[in-house]
Amino acid sequence: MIEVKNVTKSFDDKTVLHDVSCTFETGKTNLIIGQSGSGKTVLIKSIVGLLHPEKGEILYDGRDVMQMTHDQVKELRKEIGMLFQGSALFDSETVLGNVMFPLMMFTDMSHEQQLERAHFCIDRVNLKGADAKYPSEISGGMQKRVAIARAIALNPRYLFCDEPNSGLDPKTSILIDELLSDITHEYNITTIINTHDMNSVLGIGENIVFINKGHREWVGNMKEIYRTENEALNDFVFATDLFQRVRQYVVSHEHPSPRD
Ligand SMILES: Nc1ncnc2c1ncn2[C@@H]1O[C@H](COP(=O)(O)OP(=O)(O)OP(=O)(O)O)[C@@H](O)[C@H]1O
Repeated sequence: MIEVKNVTKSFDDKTVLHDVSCTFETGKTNLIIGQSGSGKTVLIKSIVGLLHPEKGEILYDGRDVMQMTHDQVKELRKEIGMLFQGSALFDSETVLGNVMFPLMMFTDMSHEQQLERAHFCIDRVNLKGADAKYPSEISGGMQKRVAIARAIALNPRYLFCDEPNSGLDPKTSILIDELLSDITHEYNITTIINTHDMNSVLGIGENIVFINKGHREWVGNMKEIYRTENEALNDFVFATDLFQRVRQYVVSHEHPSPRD
């Protein structure tokens, strides 16, 4: 579990995160959503220790990253998998080479053990047989799978994903979402996904944190979001006619929630 408590971050005299508190749960797909410029990236960078908020606590299963030394943050990073926008694969390395990279860099496993682990991860993302291919020879969706295999190679406790669906068609996006969700549950990872993709919000959002103008305005799950009365969240998620209709349909076919 990652707990963010009363985090405030400013650049010069501009406050970008205002006293933000939220919890990202273990074994769940945690989503951060919000408009461009709302502070999502600053929040994620603060959580991974790349930015230093002036106030607050960020606890990784009780360990406060804001109190850690540089070396302690480096150690913590070994427990973190990262999935970058655009996959960020090494073009000159094969699929196998890309997945082997963190194992060679950060473990003292033998070459055979590294190969075994890399093959396991490649199989897990359903890319068996693609080991020898180069990124330029495979589709965007496959590249994303390679990036996921690489991100889980070190068996992370925490997984950060920045816009995992950017540049993918809707069908491939759903497959990537399902894969991230399955992996999260299977390995009990605290997964945090920064996304603009409304299909992801409504499809895999087990714990959704809505950031608006640097404030944490709403927290809930993909079922609760249909009934939100938060105006800014409503405008953001159900901005299109299509999503408005989906919402009307779901709400009118749903049993009243116990809160009503
Ligand atoms: N290093 C920095 N120095 C000054 N201002 C910054 C810096 N990093 C971010 N900001 C400002 O903080 C605000 C929030 O930016 P952030 O990148 O977190 O938004 P975001 O919600 O991730 O947007 P997007 O969805 O477009 O990626 C913006 O106004 C941005 O200009």
